[in-house]
Amino acid sequence: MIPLAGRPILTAVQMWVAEAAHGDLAGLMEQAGQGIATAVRRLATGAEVLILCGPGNNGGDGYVAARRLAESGHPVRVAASAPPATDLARAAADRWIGAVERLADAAPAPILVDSLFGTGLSRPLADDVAHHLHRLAASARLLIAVDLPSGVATDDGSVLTEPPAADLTLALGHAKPAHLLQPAARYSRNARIIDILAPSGKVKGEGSTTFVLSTPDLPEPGPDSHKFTRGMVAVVAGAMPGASDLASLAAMHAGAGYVLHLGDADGIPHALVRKTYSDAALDDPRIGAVVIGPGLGRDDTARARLAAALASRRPLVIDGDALHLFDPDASRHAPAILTPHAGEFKALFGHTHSSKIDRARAASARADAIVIYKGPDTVIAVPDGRAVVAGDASDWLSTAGTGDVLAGATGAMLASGLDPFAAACAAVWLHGEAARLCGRSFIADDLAAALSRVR
Ligand SMILES: NC(=O)C1=CN([C@@H]2O[C@H](COP(=O)(O)OP(=O)(O)OC[C@H]3O[C@@H](n4cnc5c(N)ncnc54)[C@H](O)[C@@H]3O)[C@@H](O)[C@H]2O)[C@H](O)CC1
Ligand SMILES: [K+]
Repeated sequence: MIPLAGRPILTAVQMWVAEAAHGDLAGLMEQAGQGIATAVRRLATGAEVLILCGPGNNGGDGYVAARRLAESGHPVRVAASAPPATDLARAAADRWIGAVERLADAAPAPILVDSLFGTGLSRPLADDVAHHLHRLAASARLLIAVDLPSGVATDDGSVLTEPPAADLTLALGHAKPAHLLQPAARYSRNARIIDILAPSGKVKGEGSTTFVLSTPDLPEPGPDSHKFTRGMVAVVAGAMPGASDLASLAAMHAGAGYVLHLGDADGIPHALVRKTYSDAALDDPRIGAVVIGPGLGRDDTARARLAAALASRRPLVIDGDALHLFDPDASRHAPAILTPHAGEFKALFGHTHSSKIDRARAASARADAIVIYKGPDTVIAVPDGRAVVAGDASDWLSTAGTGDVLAGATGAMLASGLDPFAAACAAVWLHGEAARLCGRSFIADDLAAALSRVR
């Protein structure tokens, strides 16, 4: 079982292409079933397993897993929602020599394996199937979903029928968008990959341009470092100074060598260099990133400061209020990272019915900027089509100021010398890890300070 971090994310069609390229579909199903059986046996510690099999190849995986468990002497029963309907599933079901119970008649077992539907789900579950899935899950000690929890849509993270939340999700071959995108992702807790494609040596990343966020390589100071080699960040303040203060604090705690706060000249902490705002201050060639937007306001002063930041030709992090004043179709002279949450994203780019990954990608191409589309499932997209998805964010990040902290951390990473895409990914990772360190009911100030501990 492999953690998702750093792994490619494939859609249902991309998985289908990868399977076809592999060629030996029955072999893949056998490997999938064997992998499921191994994981289930390890977790079941001898307890009885009930495997729910659907009509497609997800069900086929379940029949193989049942056979493998039985062969190893593990107590296992099978219940089916419908007879097998594909050649592969039929062949797998034929080799299961035990009884097949009707889903409606099945008695609970402590370990429940959901092998009803995977990437082929095309409509909501029938009411009785959903009812019995929930009934059996309610009595189980452990629910393991095969590939995906039955009821979620593979590609866009939508939920067709609410499944019971799995304790472990065994993603076959590769991660799918539904393992990371909300609302689907909340039902596939603890997703792990069973690597059925790579061992053949025939198929590897399948050409995917979408990956799960992984631990970044962060630049470390050396004996020759000084404050400007660590990166200089200018934070432009505005109508609400608290937000830009948070961004400045975050930039410092994320590792910037010098943070210049352009707002009022007085305030703490002492390590923060505060100067009264002037357009000319942005022309300092040592500035590696300008952060603009947190607390900027949306008045004429704010508009003028954004225009000056854009004219400065410094790399930009554009957040908060600045996103409301920003024209995504205007040309720019320097790289920019936009950090919209859902509301800001919609105001800037409108809404289409494609997945959050595809919407972030399209927005990035349109604005010719890196887009960090924030949320419980943050997507980072670059104009060249690559995207990275960060799943599993702490729900406690839903508090005021956490976005300002991300903007500051992004400024620090951008000024540190990382390329802009790596900087955006590093900032999202730092922010997520800081939230994990903070635990529960933290405030944005704690989050900014925790960035130091993550580093
Ligand atoms: N990725 C791989 O390399 C491998 C994946 N495997 C497994 O195969 C499934 C995908 O199989 P598929 O047959 O395409 O789809 P499903 O089993 O998810 O189900 C499709 C099946 O069900 C019908 N259907 C769709 N929605 C509903 C519904 N709401 N109610 C009733 N019936 C429905 C549809 O018409 C089909 O007949 C993948 O997830 C993996 O688990 C391979 O086993 C190994 C290689
Ligand atoms: K399933």
